[in-house]
Amino acid sequence: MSGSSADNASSWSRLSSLGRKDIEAGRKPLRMLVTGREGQVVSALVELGWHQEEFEILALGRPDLDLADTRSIDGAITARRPDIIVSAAAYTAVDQAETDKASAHAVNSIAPGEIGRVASRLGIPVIHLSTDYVFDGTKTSPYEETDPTNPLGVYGRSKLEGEYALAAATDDHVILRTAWVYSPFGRNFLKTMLTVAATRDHLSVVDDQQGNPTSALDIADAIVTVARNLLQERASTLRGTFHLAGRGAASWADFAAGIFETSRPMGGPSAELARITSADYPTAARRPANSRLHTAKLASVHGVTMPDWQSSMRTVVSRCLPLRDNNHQNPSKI
Ligand SMILES: NC(=O)C1=CN([C@@H]2O[C@H](COP(=O)(O)OP(=O)(O)OC[C@H]3O[C@@H](n4cnc5c(N)ncnc54)[C@H](OP(=O)(O)O)[C@@H]3O)[C@@H](O)[C@H]2O)C=CC1
Ligand SMILES: Cc1cn([C@H]2C[C@H](O)[C@@H](COP(=O)(O)OP(=O)(O)O[C@H]3O[C@@H](C)C(=O)[C@@H](O)[C@H]3O)O2)c(=O)[nH]c1=O
Ligand SMILES: [Mg+2]
Repeated sequence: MSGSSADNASSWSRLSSLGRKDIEAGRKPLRMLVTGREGQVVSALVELGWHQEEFEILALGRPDLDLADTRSIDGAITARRPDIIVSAAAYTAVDQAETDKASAHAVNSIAPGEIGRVASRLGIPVIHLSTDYVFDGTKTSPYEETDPTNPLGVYGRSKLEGEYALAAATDDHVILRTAWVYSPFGRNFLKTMLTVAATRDHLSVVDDQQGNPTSALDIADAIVTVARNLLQERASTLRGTFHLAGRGAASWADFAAGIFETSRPMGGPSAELARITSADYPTAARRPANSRLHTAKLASVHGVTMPDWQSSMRTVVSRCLPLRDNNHQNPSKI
């Protein structure tokens, strides 16, 4: 697909045939511009766009919109003038960010400020995705929105700076801090577990980091609800920072165990799990021991409640099976 294909108006209608019907009936769907092309959250929103008529989704990524290039951000948004922007793209390689600070900073810290400036000039609300990794993990209960931040690594720090930059540029924003995102799309822990288990009988996974596995499919539903609220009401109480995460906590080892328990009876890959400590699994970036998020504010203000992580995980595992050819090396095991 040529990069300029997203540059014409047909990109909007191609993503939502139902939206076209609305246009013909004189009811125009609301136009949601989402940053990124192949990412998990953007893909989930594009898929959702196929099944509802309220929003028409435009996924806009490189080269049409390059977050590392502030001029391209201004040009891309100004040319399309959407009703709402979802800032879903980011530099998400947590370990790589430790040695690629400049890229993480450009994409995660600078770009959200530029998106906010352009959106403010055009009067467009922004929903921005951020992360549980803004916290250091020393709290022993779930983190609330007002808790002090203290990122342990470059990725978390760069995302926190992005929150500040967006908030400084526009009041008309919602920052959704989410966590441990998985989906049938892109790269994520769930797909890694299935892929590795297709070729290995034993797997070691850390058991001393607690968080909330969150399905990008559920995030997309939540974003649509928040977008609807922002476009209906200007109230400042609807704006600000909110935590959005799957219900229930898990360690990465618990998450892996759940994935294998679901996959095995479906005839999918599974492996024997060794529960290890972070010290036994050295990584470039430190990760919080506890990054569970308290989500009551989003429920009370926006009416968003999330399913428990186990039920959403089962949906995603079943969608990932059988593994695609390029996802496994040993087809006889699945
Ligand atoms: N993944 C996770 O576990 C978590 C993610 N988050 C946050 O949620 C949001 C969505 O994450 P997720 O969907 O998982 O992300 P992914 O890693 O799946 O996708 C990242 C997206 O960012 C795009 N992107 C990266 N660099 C640029 C750039 N320079 N210009 C334009 N687009 C770029 C990628 O583009 P392309 O499509 O071209 O590859 C891709 O679409 C992010 O803000 C992330 O920080 C928060 C908590 C957990
Ligand atoms: C693949 C693998 C990972 N691990 C550990 C490493 C790490 O501590 C943990 C998770 O590893 P991952 O690299 O998949 O996940 P990680 O990159 O830490 O995921 C994070 O991504 C960013 C974008 C976020 O915003 C966070 O919310 C979080 O989802 O599991 C094992 O113990 N065994 C394994 O086989
Ligand atoms: Mg990772």
